[in-house]
Amino acid sequence: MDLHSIRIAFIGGGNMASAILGGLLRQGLAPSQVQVVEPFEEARGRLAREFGVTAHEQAGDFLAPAQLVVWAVKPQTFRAAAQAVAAHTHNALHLSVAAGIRSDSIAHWTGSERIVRSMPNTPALVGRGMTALFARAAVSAADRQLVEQVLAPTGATLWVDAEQQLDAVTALSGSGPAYVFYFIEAMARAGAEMGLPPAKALQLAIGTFAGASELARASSEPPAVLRERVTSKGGTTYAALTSLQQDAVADRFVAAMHAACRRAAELGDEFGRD
Ligand SMILES: NC(=O)C1=CN([C@@H]2O[C@H](COP(=O)(O)OP(=O)(O)OC[C@H]3O[C@@H](n4cnc5c(N)ncnc54)[C@H](O)[C@@H]3O)[C@@H](O)[C@H]2O)C=CC1
Ligand SMILES: O=C(O)[C@@H]1CCC=N1
Repeated sequence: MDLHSIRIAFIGGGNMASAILGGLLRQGLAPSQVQVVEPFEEARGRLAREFGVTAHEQAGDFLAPAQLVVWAVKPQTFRAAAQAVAAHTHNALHLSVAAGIRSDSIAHWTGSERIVRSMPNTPALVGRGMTALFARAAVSAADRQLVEQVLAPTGATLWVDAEQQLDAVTALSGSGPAYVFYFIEAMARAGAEMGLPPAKALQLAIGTFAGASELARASSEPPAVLRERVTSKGGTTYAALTSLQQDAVADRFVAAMHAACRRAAELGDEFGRD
């Protein structure tokens, strides 16, 4: 399948759909190659204005030519959306971004085995996302390549071999941007409490995350070594890290991520096939 002639349908036209769709259009895909099903009028208007694509209130036969169907609805609405869409799609490759919803459920609802499940994250909106992918056995090498091509403008992709690993991915990189924002908020709050103008404290917090991430990416050293380099014996960082350790913040953080992973599995049970 060639990206420049492919027909793509998006089921759901919110945040994640917009990140992927925006990237596709930047790669030269024509808006006429894309159809979107999006029940909310306001969202349909935004899709038309921002991307020039046609968004429909409901599924219909306009979906029949789609060779790739991108599922970008909430886990809670996946089943109902799939039941409305399935009769109109034929021989399509299905790509889901929904948290928790297992490929068994998607196969059951769509009647197709060509399913790739993915877990992106919101930095996809600025082309710096991390997306993990899982393919069912019926997905060909060409299908995998197409999915990689579709997601390339949103950032980096990696494949996992076991579908269950996507729950861990969801807890790590899927939800991860929220943890980073949480820390940015805390650092900026502390900066303001210590006397900095709030806007400057925020600028310093964001810049520190961006710089430290870039350093970790560029360095051949593991993060623990980079951390030690910042930490002079008896110095300021030492004082902060000792306080974090006394409060077992790392352990609490790991426990929080386990909660996210458990929730991903629960979503699969709660909103999965029947
Ligand atoms: N926001 C995030 O950080 C991430 C979200 N995800 C997953 O992406 C999926 C979509 O999330 P967002 O884009 O953030 O949500 P969103 O709420 O921005 O978009 C979902 C869209 O689906 C539409 N919709 C509702 N019912 C529908 C139906 N029956 N048929 C078609 N469209 C329908 C809604 O109107 C909405 O515009 C979720 O399953 C979520 O788990 C995955 C990774 C990260
Ligand atoms: O919070 C959620 O359920 C979704 C999945 C990963 C990020 N947001």
